[in-house]
Amino acid sequence: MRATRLHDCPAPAKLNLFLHVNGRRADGYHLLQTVFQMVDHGDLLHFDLRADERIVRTTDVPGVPEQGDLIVRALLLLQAACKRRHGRLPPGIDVAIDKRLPMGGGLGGGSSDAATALMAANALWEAGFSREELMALALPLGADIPFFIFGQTAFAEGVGEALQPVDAPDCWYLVIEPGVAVPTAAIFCSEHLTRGTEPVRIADFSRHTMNRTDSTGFGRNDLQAVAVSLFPPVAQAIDWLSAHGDARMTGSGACVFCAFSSEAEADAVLQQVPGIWEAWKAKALKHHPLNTVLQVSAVIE
Ligand SMILES: C[C@@](CO)(OP(=O)(O)O)[C@H](O)COP(=O)(O)OP(=O)(O)OC[C@H]1O[C@@H](n2ccc(N)nc2=O)[C@H](O)[C@@H]1O
Ligand SMILES: Nc1ncnc2c1ncn2[C@@H]1O[C@H](COP(=O)(O)OP(=O)(O)O)[C@@H](O)[C@H]1O
Repeated sequence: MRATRLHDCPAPAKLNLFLHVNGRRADGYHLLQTVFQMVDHGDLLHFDLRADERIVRTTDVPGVPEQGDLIVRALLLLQAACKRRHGRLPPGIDVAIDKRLPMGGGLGGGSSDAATALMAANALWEAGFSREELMALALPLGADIPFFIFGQTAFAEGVGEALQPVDAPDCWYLVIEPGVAVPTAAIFCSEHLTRGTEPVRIADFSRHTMNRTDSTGFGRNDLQAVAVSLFPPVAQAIDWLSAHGDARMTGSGACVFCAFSSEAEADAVLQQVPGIWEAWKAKALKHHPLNTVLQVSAVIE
């Protein structure tokens, strides 16, 4: 019997352990090097097959119209690709979202939601697309989506689509949400952005972190200086967290994080975070929790 629902599907957050801007492509997009690290905190998505062919978001997401939602756009793309491959449109899907990640936080929430939707629908529809095919399908929607489908800690180049697996310490992170949404475009178009960082090699990162119990200290986030100058709450969160370790911004911001060797150390700092900010701790995830959905067909209910 075919599965008709997949509930409680995690869409984990990512942190950019470092993020270097090495140049700019002819189309204006920036060439990056980064390490993407998933953590065990994120959104939760629920999928139910429909009797018709519509893709319907059943939860309101303030500020994100249904047709602009990356989940809906990703599912429509996969539905059309199924039609091209199998000659018929698969059934529609109702999607409900427990949104926990802030938008414009640099945690890749929308991208992770889209990746989870693609992996879940591929299983529900028994569509048979490979991991590589789903990654290629998703890239035009957002540069971070292929990473979540790749499904493991990764060294990324290009605009984030050239991915290699990499080991990073099995540590804990404290994340502060400064309460402001940073639009990625505003950071990349700044005339003050550092765009010429020398490329590093994956071996440089591995050598740096090899004997460490946390991921602290490699490289920097080239987007941070611009974000700090444009968004004072980001600067305030970094200043506060810097007293407790190597505080950094993730992605284009606004969230900032610090790595700790143990849960107890992360807890000790978490308890001191000023009440003006949302903050949480999370453990590094070596693999995406839905990885197995791409390896076996959907759970039959
Ligand atoms: C910076 C990163 C790092 O992980 O993540 P977030 O902070 O968004 O999580 C990503 O590269 C975000 O990639 P992506 O999710 O595709 O960015 P979008 O929001 O679509 O980009 C908005 C705009 O930023 C500029 N942009 C984006 C990515 C890039 N490599 N170069 C750019 O110049 C482009 O002008 C683009 O139109
Ligand atoms: N399902 C979704 N969840 C969050 N944001 C979404 C979603 N779909 C589209 N978006 C849009 O993508 C933008 C970036 O969101 P998000 O990926 O969460 O942040 P970031 O790219 O900073 O990590 C949001 O401001 C929103 O307009």
